[in-house]
Amino acid sequence: MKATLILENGSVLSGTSIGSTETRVCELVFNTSMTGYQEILTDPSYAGQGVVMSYPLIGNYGVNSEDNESSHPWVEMLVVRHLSPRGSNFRREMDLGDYMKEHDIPGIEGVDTRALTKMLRSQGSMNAMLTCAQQFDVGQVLERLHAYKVRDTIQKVTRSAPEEFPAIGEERYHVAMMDYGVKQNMIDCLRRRGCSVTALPASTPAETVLSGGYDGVLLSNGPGDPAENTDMIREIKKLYDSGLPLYGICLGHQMLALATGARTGKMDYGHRGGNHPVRDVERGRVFITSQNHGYMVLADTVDPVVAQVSHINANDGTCEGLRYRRPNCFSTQFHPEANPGPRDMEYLFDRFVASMGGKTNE
Ligand SMILES: NC(=O)CC[C@H](N)C(=O)O
Repeated sequence: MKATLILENGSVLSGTSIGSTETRVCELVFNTSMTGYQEILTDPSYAGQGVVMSYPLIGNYGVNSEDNESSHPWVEMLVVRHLSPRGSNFRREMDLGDYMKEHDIPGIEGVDTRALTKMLRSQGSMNAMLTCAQQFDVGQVLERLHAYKVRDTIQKVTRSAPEEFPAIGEERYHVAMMDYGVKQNMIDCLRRRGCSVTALPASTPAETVLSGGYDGVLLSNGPGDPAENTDMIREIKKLYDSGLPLYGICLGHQMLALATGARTGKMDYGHRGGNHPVRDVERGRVFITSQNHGYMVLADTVDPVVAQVSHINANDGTCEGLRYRRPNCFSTQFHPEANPGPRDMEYLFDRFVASMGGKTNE
């Protein structure tokens, strides 16, 4: 069946429908990872967004029941150049097209996704509609696209009740994971380091967290504009003031910065992929990181009395991490838990675990 992708700048791209045939509107972003489409689809940070995979061959190793980063996919739509009709891998349990149908994710194939990526890179992320309708009024569609904004997504993706995850091996620490849209491997990276983890609904008051006897708090990744979550930012400030070991990742990094007086801004097209170079200012080394974000902390709004920029993106110089002056408190914009992407930054979980033991390991 024919599918059409209409962009906010008036571009109309045709291709073949894959997955569900439902019409959908979302913010369209691009990801440059060559693999990891299942982890991308199930990353809750993509709620409200559609993903263009710039790499042209997607679906070639199928889908399995082990690689989900959350209970189900959140990506609104998937745009690919070529969808493998049959995945080939010893772990394959299903094909990507069937998986998308089962979870009601519409998609389009046959689009030149490298050209589309260049367009989004030069003109910025924009809203888009995917439809299988034969006829539509472009003027009306554009009106709908201009009005669309990713909103209230944390409430959509967070858990409704706390959930316990036991440590793998002997338990050393108990971590409160603020679930703003947490990826499973973030929880598992802690479990593998002897931490039991309690994932808490995003609206959990700081008082409840602080009376829970936790050794530390991890502020998770998540979807949407960080600055909209004023209630959560207020609670994060209380966690910050408590002195409990604190680590913020991606949305958690942004909201912690907002809680301590800095500001965030929207990037033109964001960072999404598995090869983003980041300079660790303290070590003087560059690491290759996994990323998925469209907002950033504005480095010049960070009060040097409160925190210092610890990591900088080597491509565009944006803020990728903060080391707070308050002991045992730091944050990163990139994803040390990878999935998908390189695992070079996993040592940051070691740093967090060491901070719960009252020491920094560097
Ligand atoms: N992965 C994330 O946590 C993303 C954070 C935020 N929604 C952004 O796009 O910048």
